[in-house]
Amino acid sequence: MILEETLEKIKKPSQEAMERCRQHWDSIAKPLHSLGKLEDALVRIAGMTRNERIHLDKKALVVMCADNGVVEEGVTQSGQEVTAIVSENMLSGKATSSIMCRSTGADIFPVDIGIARDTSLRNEKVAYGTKNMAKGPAMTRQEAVQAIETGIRIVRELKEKGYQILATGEMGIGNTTTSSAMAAVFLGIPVEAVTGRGAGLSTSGLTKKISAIHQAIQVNQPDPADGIDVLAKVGGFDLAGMAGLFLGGAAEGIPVVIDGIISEAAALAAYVICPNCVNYMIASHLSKEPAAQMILSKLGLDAMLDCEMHLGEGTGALTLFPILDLACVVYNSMSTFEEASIEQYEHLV
Ligand SMILES: O=C(O)c1ccc[n+]([C@@H]2O[C@H](COP(=O)([O-])O)[C@@H](O)[C@H]2O)c1
Ligand SMILES: Cc1cc2nc[nH]c2cc1C
Repeated sequence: MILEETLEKIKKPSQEAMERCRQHWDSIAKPLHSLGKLEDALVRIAGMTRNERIHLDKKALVVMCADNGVVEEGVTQSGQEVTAIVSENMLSGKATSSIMCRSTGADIFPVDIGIARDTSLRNEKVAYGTKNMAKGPAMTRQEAVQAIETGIRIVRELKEKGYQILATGEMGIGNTTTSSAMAAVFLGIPVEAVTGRGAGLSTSGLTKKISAIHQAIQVNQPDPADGIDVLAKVGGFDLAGMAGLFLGGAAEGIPVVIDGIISEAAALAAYVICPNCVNYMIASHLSKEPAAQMILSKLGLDAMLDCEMHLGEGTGALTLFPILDLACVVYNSMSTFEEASIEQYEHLV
């Protein structure tokens, strides 16, 4: 129900607000388009919020945390218990994402959407981890919808609390295996080409990872035209929850920042469910995982940064926040050609 009404609510961004934003950029006393992608990002945000007045003071990072049954195939370097440990560290302020949140002024919202043990995070647990997708579907279709709707509900809540931009993050040992599987299915690209080493996998581990993904696709036969089917069969609760964040953001007119490969795979699922939601996504950085650029190309988005990051937790998305803040401060406080003294700029106008 929540999902259907959300999809109906997703509109195209406002062209008028984008034009007004572009006009303001062009009136500022600096060379035209000289802040490049920073200007373009604000123009897109004006379209998303339907308002050329842009303030990004209230920022949030939502981190979807969940475990993956496929870990029993030996596809990861670390054990499943790391998911809960790092997720708890987000609450206590010790995780990379929470440290970066403190510095960028974003509030962190870690969500237990399916960790394999009880935690002290916000409890939105769909189940204690997914099933092993190499043997059958990771979850039921109903569970996938529940996880998507969790993401949508969280966006609605944050919008009500006045948040102006959301970063997406995740924590889940094994989730680069699910993300690569989804990328292979949606993009129709060979598994070998979209699969990387995740959180530092050995070469023998990589071979097992590729074969587990082949097996998962073979056993489950996910339908690439059905985003929910792919999420349910070869995805994860974290991926489905993040897909919900993208769909919810598009419905609520709030920009949602894509992080690394897992966030991208979720964005791709959201795009297959509702292509228009891509207009409300901002691609922060280019993850080092091999499928990263392939997914962004499919979405028609351009990563703003390339720092060879591949940490997850929303850290790439958080890295973009100070840059967007710089764009905003120029946009909101710099004088226009008209306001500046004619003598100073007369050779330009
Ligand atoms: O964001 C990325 O591009 C990214 C790339 C590789 C690994 N990660 C993080 O590492 C974990 C998944 O790695 P793995 O090897 O367990 O599949 C998960 O918690 C992610 O947050 C994240
Ligand atoms: C320590 C650690 C921290 C992480 N953060 C996101 N994925 C991770 C994986 C590991 C192993």
